[in-house]
Amino acid sequence: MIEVKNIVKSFDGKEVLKGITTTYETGKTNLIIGQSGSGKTVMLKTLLGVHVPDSGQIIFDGRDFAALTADERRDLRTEIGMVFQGSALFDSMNVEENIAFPLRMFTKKTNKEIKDRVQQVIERVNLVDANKKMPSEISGGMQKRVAIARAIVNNPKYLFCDEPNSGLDPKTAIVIDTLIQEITHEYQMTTVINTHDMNSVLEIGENIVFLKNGKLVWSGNSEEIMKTNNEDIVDFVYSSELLKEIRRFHNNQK
Ligand SMILES: Nc1ncnc2c1ncn2[C@@H]1O[C@H](COP(=O)(O)OP(=O)(O)OP(=O)(O)O)[C@@H](O)[C@H]1O
Repeated sequence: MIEVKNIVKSFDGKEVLKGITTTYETGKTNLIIGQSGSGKTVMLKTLLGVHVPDSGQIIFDGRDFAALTADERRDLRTEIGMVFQGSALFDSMNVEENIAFPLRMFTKKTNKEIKDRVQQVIERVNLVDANKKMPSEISGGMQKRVAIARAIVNNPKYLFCDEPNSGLDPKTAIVIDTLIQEITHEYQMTTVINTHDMNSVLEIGENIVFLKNGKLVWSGNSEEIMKTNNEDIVDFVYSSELLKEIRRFHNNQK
C-alpha cells in the first residue's frame, strides 16, 4: 500500500500538484487518469522519487520516503518495477538479456539463478519462443511483454506503469492490461498505472483517481465510474458517443 498525503509539487513557482491525498492499494490496479497536463506524469515521477515534493508525505507500507536514510531509499527503489511508455528496451540486447538486466545490476545472484528466474518470467508473460530475439524483431505487444517481464523479474512490491498501452492496437492493449492485472493479483503488488485509455479504465480500473489541473477531483472503481454524474468525469470519460452508449446500456442492465 502506498499512502499519499497532501502532496504539493511546483515548478518555477507554478503548482502542478495541489495537495493530492490518496491510497494506492496492495494487490490492485490503481489508475491515475486525467487530461493532458493534469499532473499524472509528475505524480508518478514523484512516487518514483524522481521529483521531490514541496510538502506532503509518501508512505510505502509504513515507510515515509522522506524520513528514510540514503541506504533505505536505495533498498526501497529495488522494490519498485517500472514499465516505461514506449517500453524503453535496450536495442542491443536480446529479450533474455533485457529481462536479466535488473538482476545483473541490482542483485548478487549467480548466473544460474539469473537464468532460472529469467526463464520463469519469460514463461509467465508468454515469451518462450522469443527469448533470443532482438527488440527490433518482435511486435509492439511483445516488446511490452518484455518490458513487463523486466519490471517484475526482481519480485517488486510496487509496479509503476506509464501509459502501458500507448501505441498498441485495442485488442493487444486489452491483452497487456489483463496481463498487468493478473500479475498484480498473483504477486500482490501495489500497481499504479497512468493511462489515457478508457478501455483500461473500464476493464481494469479497480481503484481510479481522476486528476484535473493538479487536483484530485474524483476517485472510485470502474463500476462507479459508469454510474457517476460527476461532470468532470462525464466530460472526460464519456467524450465519445460510443462510450456514452456503453454507459447507458450498462446502467439500464442494473
Ligand atoms: N520538469 C518540469 N518542469 C516544469 N514544468 C513541468 C515539468 N514536468 C511537468 N511540468 C508541467 O506540469 C504540468 C503537468 O504535466 P504532466 O506531464 O504531469 O501532465 P500529464 O497529465 O502527465 O500529461 P500527458 O497526459 O500529456 O502526459 C504541465 O503543465 C507540465 O508542463
